[in-house]
Amino acid sequence: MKLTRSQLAVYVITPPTYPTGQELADQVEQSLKGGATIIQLRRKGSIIDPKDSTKTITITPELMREEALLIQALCKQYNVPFLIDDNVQLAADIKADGVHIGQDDMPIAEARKILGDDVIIGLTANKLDDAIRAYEEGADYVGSGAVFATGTKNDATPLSHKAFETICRSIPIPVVAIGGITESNMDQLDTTGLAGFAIISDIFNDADIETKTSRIAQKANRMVLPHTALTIAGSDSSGGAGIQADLKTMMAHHVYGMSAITALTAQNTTGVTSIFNTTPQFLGEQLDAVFTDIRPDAVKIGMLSTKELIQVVAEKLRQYDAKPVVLDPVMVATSGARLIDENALDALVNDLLPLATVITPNIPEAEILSRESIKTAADMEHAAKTIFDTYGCTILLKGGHTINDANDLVYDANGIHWITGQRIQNPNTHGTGCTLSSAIASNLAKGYPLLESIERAKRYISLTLSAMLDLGQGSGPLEHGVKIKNEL
Ligand SMILES: Cc1ncc(COP(=O)(O)OP(=O)(O)O)c(N)n1
Ligand SMILES: Cc1ncsc1CCOP(=O)(O)O
Ligand SMILES: [Mg+2]
Repeated sequence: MKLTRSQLAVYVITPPTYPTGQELADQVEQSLKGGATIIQLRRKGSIIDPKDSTKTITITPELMREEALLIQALCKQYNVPFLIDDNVQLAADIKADGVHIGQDDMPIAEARKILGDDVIIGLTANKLDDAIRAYEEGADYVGSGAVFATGTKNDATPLSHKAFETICRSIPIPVVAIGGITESNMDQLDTTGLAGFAIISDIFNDADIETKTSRIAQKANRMVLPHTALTIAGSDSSGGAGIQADLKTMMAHHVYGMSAITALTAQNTTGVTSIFNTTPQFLGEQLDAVFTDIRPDAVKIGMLSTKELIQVVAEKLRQYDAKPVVLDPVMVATSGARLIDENALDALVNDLLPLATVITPNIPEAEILSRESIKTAADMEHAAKTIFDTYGCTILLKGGHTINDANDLVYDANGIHWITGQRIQNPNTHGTGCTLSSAIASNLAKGYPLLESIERAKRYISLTLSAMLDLGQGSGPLEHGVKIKNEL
């Protein structure tokens, strides 16, 4: 299971004071009913015997395993990830969704070797250097604290509000706050950029765990950062493509959209009459303004018609380590007209493609990138493989009318996946490519895996086409607002 940012919002960790697996499971289930979004089983050698607080019960490996299996089953029932603190081997043995490890526990690389790529690994990091290393070494999230005084972990390092915020703002993986968090102090962490609240005592000391969790969940879900996406593209004065389509699409996905405009176009549903490129410097300034304030969870790139504009985008994406990146390599218009010159193509291929998570060429664009002619579905598969082998990014090769109707091809490290679509008889398709790529970016921003992001984006396109909006005298725009009315 791969982690999505929103799954960290209400991070419930088991308390050290209950006698049997059954009672623990009851308590955990109440927190799940209240809205816990992730559960961690944390055991420290012994627990206080609730019947006699001067005594302790030793946590044997058998007892730990028994409890883990019980809570794992519950988490499955509620479709919530189940993590184990410290004990990587137990997590591997029972196939838990993940582990949380501390700086003095097992190194991430060793844990990854035991657990594999699909298992969530969280790491405690209270120093910026440690947090950056956690990200570089492949942690899926970081836990930082104690952000407030806590009696639950005596050796917890106190972490100032400023230091916590700096960690949140400096790494692209989510950061969870821990330590002394209560329903009444959690507001103080608002705007730090945190992804979630990890809580033990404020939840489990309450007589009504379910209601307590639900009040905390309400606050947490409001406070954790909304998902954000950035489009780097050209403006379409008619509103159906480019920046305008991208922002509408992001909004329809409940993703906060931002833009860096590469060009102004005078166009409508019948064609483009004029293009006015922004300067590379101004494009760079827009990107600085965005990245130094609201970090996008995903980036979509559209029209970039000069080598200099492409280079500045590549430089800024590298500078800010922006990812994931959906690149719509706008090179050939629907009419067949080539939109970028040889110099720009070189820059696109050499500077930008290596930074892309996924590219979304149409068939003429894939022909240029692969230097192969594409006439059949088999040609599509071959060209996609060539592009993947050459540039290393996932390819979504859009089928087009002549070859495969509404079926698109994804080629990634696992090879070929055909994504079948339903052909919708609607001649109004202006902005479909822009809309598809920004829908993929929106889904990625929300944390969906790439293939699922593509599938969801295709379903969104089908809905926008099915709405049969009919505006303008040419190929009209899509009904971007449908997603608001129809859940995918
Ligand atoms: C979400 C989360 N963050 C931090 C911790 C602390 O882990 P660690 O530093 O390994 O300390 P122990 O929990 O093992 O005492 C955590 N468990 N969860
Ligand atoms: C495990 C851990 N790591 C840092 S503080 C802490 C304890 C959190 O418990 P509480 O929510 O009761 O303060
Ligand atoms: Mg630990």
